[in-house]
Amino acid sequence: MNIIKVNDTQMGGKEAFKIVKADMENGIKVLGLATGSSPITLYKEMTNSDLDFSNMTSVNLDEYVGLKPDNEQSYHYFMKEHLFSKKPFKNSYVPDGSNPDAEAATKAYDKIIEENPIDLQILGIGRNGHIGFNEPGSPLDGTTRKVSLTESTIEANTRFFEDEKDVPRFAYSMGIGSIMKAKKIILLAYGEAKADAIAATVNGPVTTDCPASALQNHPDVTLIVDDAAASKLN
Ligand SMILES: N[C@@H]1[C@@H](O)[C@H](O)[C@@H](COP(=O)(O)O)O[C@@H]1O
Repeated sequence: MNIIKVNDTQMGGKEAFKIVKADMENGIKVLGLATGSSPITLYKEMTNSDLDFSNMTSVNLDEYVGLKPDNEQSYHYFMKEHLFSKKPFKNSYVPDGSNPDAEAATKAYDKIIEENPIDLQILGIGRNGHIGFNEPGSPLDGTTRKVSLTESTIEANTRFFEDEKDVPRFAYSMGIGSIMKAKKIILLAYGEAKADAIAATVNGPVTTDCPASALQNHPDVTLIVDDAAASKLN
C-alpha cells in the first residue's frame, strides 16, 4: 500500500483530489464514492474545481435501510448536499434503502456495479475497520448485502441523528469483493479514533476481523492519513 501522510483533512482532500483529477484526465469514467466525514474535504475540492463530471458515473458504497432519499440522514441526501447538487454526474447510483425487499435491492445494485466497473473507489474506514458498511465478520469476497450495524458503528453515527434510537440498524452495502474489483482505491482516515483500524489494515493479518485488511491484497491502494490516524503504524 502506498501511504501519504498529511497534516490535516484539508491537505488530505487536496492529495486525494490530485489523484481524482489526474485519473479523470486519463479518461476514467466511474468513481466509487463514500459518505462520512472523511471524504468531505475531497468533495469540497471537487466542487470548487473546474472539473466537469457530466460525463462521469458514480456508484456509492452504501445506504441505510428504511431511509428515503429525501431523508436528511440518508446517504442519498448526503451525496446530493456535498457533491451532486453542485457537480452533477451523468449517472449517480446509491443503493435503494427505501426498498424493503433486500433480495431485490441488493441484486439490482450488483447489476449496476457490474455494468459500471469502478475505476477509482474512495473509501473511509470505521473505527472497527469496516469499509462501506462491511462490519467485522463480513465475507472478504462478498457482493452487495443487507448488513446489521454493530453497536460501535451505531454509536459513531449517533452524532448525525437527534436520538440514538433514530439511527438505522441495517444498511445495504456494496460487498468487500465488489470493492476489491475497483481498479484503484483511495482510503481516507483522520484522527486518533482510526489509529487501531489503520494499524490493523496495514500491519495486521488479512482477516474478517478487520474488513479493510483485505485491501492488502489489492494492487493499487493509496492510504491518505493524518499523524493521529497513522500513530499506531509499525
Ligand atoms: N458507511 C460509512 C463508511 O463508509 C465510513 O467510512 C464510516 C466512517 O465515517 P467517518 O469518515 O465520518 O469517520 O462511516 C460510515 O460507517
